[in-house]
Amino acid sequence: MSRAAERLRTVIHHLDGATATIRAPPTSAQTLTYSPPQKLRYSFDTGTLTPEQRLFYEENGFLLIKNLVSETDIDRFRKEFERICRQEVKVPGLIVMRDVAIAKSEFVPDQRAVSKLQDFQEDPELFRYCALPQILKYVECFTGPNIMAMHTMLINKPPDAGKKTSRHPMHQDLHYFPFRPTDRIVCAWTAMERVTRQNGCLVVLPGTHKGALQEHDYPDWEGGVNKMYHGVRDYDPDHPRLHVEMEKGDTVFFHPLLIHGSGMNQTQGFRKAISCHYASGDCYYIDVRGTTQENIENEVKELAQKKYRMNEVAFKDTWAFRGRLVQGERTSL
Ligand SMILES: CCCCCCCCCCCCCCCCC(=O)SCCNC(=O)CCNC(=O)[C@H](O)C(C)(C)COP(=O)(O)OP(=O)(O)OC[C@H]1O[C@@H](n2cnc3c(N)ncnc32)[C@H](O)[C@@H]1OP(=O)(O)O
Ligand SMILES: Nc1ncnc2c1ncn2[C@@H]1O[C@H](COP(=O)(O)OP(=O)(O)OP(=O)(O)O)[C@@H](O)[C@H]1O
Ligand SMILES: O=C(O)CCC(=O)C(=O)O
Ligand SMILES: [Fe+2]
Ligand SMILES: [Mg+2]
Repeated sequence: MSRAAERLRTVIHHLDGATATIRAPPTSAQTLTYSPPQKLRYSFDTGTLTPEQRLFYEENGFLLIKNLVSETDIDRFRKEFERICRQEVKVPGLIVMRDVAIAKSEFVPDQRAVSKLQDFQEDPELFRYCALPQILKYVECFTGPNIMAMHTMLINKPPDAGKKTSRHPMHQDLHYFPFRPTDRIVCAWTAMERVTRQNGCLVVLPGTHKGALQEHDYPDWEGGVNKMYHGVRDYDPDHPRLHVEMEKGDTVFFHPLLIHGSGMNQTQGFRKAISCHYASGDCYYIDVRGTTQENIENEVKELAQKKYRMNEVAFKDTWAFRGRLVQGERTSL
């Protein structure tokens, strides 16, 4: 056990459950290593996370759990994805995105190449992912017991078509969310196969979850950018970057302010991952007018108008009708 974790274990006896306040261990006058009272603000002690894991998330804003989803389940998700691609099933509300390089190309290599499915909450087979007990057990550490699945995705990152459009710019997922509090939101992202730097694994800037929500916009990329792929305008290019390489079934949980993205897929395979954004059912909606989120609000409302013919729909309602309860009570969202 690391020294920091040992210290945490010592002080965890002083943990005030309701506010998750950790008091520093009693210090004698001689000791020079006095540290002020600490708060673990990002997670709850449900008995699932070890002190090391709680500290890791606190410091870094993400937590990788190896081998959390079985091969059998992942193979079933893959089969369902392929059935959807072949249009053997029609899923209400599903958003199918093709890579912009393919969508705008005159020489369409594969008409059907799907790079992302979103909003699969009405597909019982894919939605099983969001309710897997071993996932929810971890999600609860961040959201608390009332859990809403707010956003679902299956990402099929295509081999780059040569314009680097398979990249996902560095961003904070909170940019898309008109609900709070921030710390009661978490993303689960499961690798459906080995993901590496080569095929465009997640890239994270550890610790950035402690900062504020940044202004996001389309990056100035020569080869084009996919619809709604906003990026953080000026993040510190010297901030340490981490490529999160994962095996099939490994799952990373991350905070919605963590700056992350993914690189080009330089292989010939389609790199697959499945993910869900969860929030506490006790979260509340906010009005993003006059904030940096106004640009995405406008794009989403425009899409809702086209897709659902919902005129003058409120941004928060586009979230309220897609969110699904997966544990506990829907008290607010
Ligand atoms: C109730 C409404 C709900 C809406 C919710 C929207 C999602 C909210 C995001 C939440 C994310 C939370 C977590 C963070 C995640 C970060 C992200 O992933 S951001 C989201 C990724 N982006 C999207 O999902 C975009 C949403 N999708 C679309 O808007 C459409 O699928 C579409 C990309 C516009 C394609 O629509 P479709 O009708 O299928 O396309 P076409 O008819 O073929 O083309 C129409 C038009 O659009 C151009 N186009 C096609 N694909 C793309 C693309 N990938 N990027 C840019 N442009 C594209 C195409 O060329 C056509 O253009 P033209 O000029 O009219 O010819
Ligand atoms: N219509 C589709 N649109 C997007 N992706 C698809 C579609 N159909 C299949 N896929 C996925 O895209 C990838 C490439 O499709 P393809 O059918 O060549 O793969 P495969 O034969 O299953 O895999 P491999 O060629 O690696 O053995 C596969 O991983 C598959 O899951
Ligand atoms: O799978 C990826 O490439 C990252 C996707 C992502 O960060 C997102 O969609 O919010
Ligand atoms: Fe993201
Ligand atoms: Mg093949």
